[in-house]
Amino acid sequence: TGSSQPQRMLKAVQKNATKGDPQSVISAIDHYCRNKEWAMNVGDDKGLILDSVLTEVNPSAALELGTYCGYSTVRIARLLSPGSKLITVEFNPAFAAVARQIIAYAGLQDKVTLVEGPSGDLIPKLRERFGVKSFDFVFLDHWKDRYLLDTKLLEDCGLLQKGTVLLADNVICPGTPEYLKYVRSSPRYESRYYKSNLEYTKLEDGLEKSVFLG
Ligand SMILES: O=C(NCc1cccc(CNc2ccc3[nH]ncc3c2)c1)c1cc(-c2ccc(F)cc2)cc(O)c1O
Ligand SMILES: [Mg+2]
Repeated sequence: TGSSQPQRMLKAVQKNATKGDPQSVISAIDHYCRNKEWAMNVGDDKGLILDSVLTEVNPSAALELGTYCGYSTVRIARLLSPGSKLITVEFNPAFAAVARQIIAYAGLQDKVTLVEGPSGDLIPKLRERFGVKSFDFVFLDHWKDRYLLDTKLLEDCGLLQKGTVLLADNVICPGTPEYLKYVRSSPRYESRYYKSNLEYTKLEDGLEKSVFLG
């Protein structure tokens, strides 16, 4: 049996990036996925929007749903202030195994806690397990039919506070219609769409930024 695509992505990082240099890890993955094998990383176009929203929020407690190979995990963790933490949730053990190595290669393992399992089971346990009071920032990039369920779960668990920013990937492609309808119609959110491209393509996709109003 040959290698998996995530394993080939890890090899590309180990070959082309500099250990401890997050930007070189990001560039190595983008170069590989644009020129060799497409992969479902948030990518460099949407990544610039992620960077700017993150810099604006400057979260002390961030949550990512859907680690995949850790590309957006590295993008987020590299911009966190000292002492700030990112919890990232991944259901697929093979993805999690590669992500741990990519996050460590970037030298960001002290800022990141990768938790394996389904978001629906883990979200209610985040407070007791990691002492999280609430999140300032949530990046949604897991199964698209879980975005709405998990947003409501985060609300019900009291893990969102006034001003928490939710940033959702793929609201156009593959699309998250129920989630969009909810955050755009609910009086509890102030929502805005950032038009961009599906990673490594010319197709439209975008990020939805929704501020929880409490
Ligand atoms: O589907 C997507 N990503 C989610 C995903 C997908 C597969 C496996 C996992 C396993 N990870 C996982 C699962 C459940 C979980 N629960 N809690 C944590 C957690 C973690 C996650 C996606 C697709 C496309 C895309 C594909 C094809 C195309 F033509 C256009 C666009 C582009 C993207 O940027 C995408 O993000
Ligand atoms: Mg995505």
